Amino acid sequence: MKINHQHYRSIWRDAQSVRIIDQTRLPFAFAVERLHTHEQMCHAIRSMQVRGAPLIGAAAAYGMVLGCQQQADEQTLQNVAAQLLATRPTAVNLAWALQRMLQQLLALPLEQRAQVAWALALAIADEDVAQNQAIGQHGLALIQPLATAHPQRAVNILTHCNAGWLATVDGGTALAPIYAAHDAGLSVHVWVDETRPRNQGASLTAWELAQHGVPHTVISDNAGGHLMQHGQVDMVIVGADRVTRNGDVCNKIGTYLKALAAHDQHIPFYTAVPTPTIDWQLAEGAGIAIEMRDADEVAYMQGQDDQGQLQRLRVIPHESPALNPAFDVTPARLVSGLITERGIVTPQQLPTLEASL
Ligand SMILES: CSC[C@H]1O[C@H](OP(=O)(O)O)[C@H](O)[C@@H]1O
Repeated sequence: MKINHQHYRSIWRDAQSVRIIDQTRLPFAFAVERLHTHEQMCHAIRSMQVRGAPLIGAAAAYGMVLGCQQQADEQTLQNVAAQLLATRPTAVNLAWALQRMLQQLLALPLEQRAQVAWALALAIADEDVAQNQAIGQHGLALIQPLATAHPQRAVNILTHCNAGWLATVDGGTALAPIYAAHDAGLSVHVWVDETRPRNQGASLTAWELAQHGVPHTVISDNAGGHLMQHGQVDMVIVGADRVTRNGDVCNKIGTYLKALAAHDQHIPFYTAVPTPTIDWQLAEGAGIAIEMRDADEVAYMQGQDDQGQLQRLRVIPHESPALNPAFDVTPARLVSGLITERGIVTPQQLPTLEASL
C-alpha cells in the first residue's frame, strides 16, 4: 500500500496515548511510535521524530493532553507547557498551541480538564488539516496559469526542506498546492532540495512525492541557483516556521539563498503559511530566535548501505568544528507572496489579513 495522506495523519490519538510517525526513520522505514507521557512528546519534538511548524504545534497540544491526565491543576499545566516550550525555539506554532491549550484548559473546572483536553488538541489538529486544504486550493491558482503558459512541459517548482503532509497534521503547506495541481491533472515536476544537514528534502519530501506519484528530482542544495539561471524553475514554494508582521519569513536554513537567487532571476518566490505560523507580536525577522542544533548533525550523515543497513558516517575531519544554525530569515522584499488559508497576500497586505482574523 502506498503510504500517503489519504491513509494517514502524522499524529493521532490511540486510546489514552498518542501515535506519531517517527520521521527520523524515513525514507527507509515507516515506523509508528506510541507516546504515553508529555516527556516522551518532548523527546519526540526535540529529536525531530515529529517536526515541521504546524505539526510541532499539534504535537505540543497533544503533549499538554498527556501531561494533564493524572494531574490538571494550574501548576502542573504550567510546568508541562514550559517543558514542551523548551523543546525547540523557532517555530511559533509551538508557543501558539501551548498558549491556546493553557487558556482553554484553565477556563475549565479541574475535573473536566483531562477528558476535554483530547477534544481541544483534536480541534487544533483538525484546523490545521482544513487550513492546509485551503492553502492547497489557493496555491493551485498560482500554478494553473504556469501550466497554461507551458502546455508542452511540466511546471517546474523548487521547494526547500519538507513542508509536506509530514510537516503538518495532514495535507502539507508548501506541498499542498503541488498535490492539488497533480491531483487536478496538471503536469508538475518538483526540484527537491536535499536540505542539509538533516536532509528533510531528500528523506521526507522525496518520499512523500514518490508515495503520491508526483514527478520530482532530488538536487543538492547548491544546484537551485544554477537551475534558476537556466530557465529550469518556474516558481519556488517553501514553508515557514515563523512569519513576522512585516512579512519576513523564517524557514529552514538555506531558504534565504534560494530567495536571493529567485529574486535575481525574477522567479516568483512564495511561502505557504497557515495563519498560526504568523507571529503578530514580532515586528521583523531580526527578533526571531534561530535554533542552533548539535554540530554532529553537520559532521555526520545517515543513510542506508547497499545491504540495506542504516549507517551513520562522519563526513568532516575529527579536528574540524562545525556550526549548525537550523533556520534563516528571508526578508519580505524577496517574498512574492504568502499563500495562507485566507488567500494569497503580499507582505504589505499582512495588516489587512490581521484585521480580518
Ligand atoms: C510546514 S512548515 C515546515 C517547516 O519546518 C521545517 O523545519 P524542521 O524540519 O526543522 O521542523 C522547515 O523549516 C519547514 O519549512
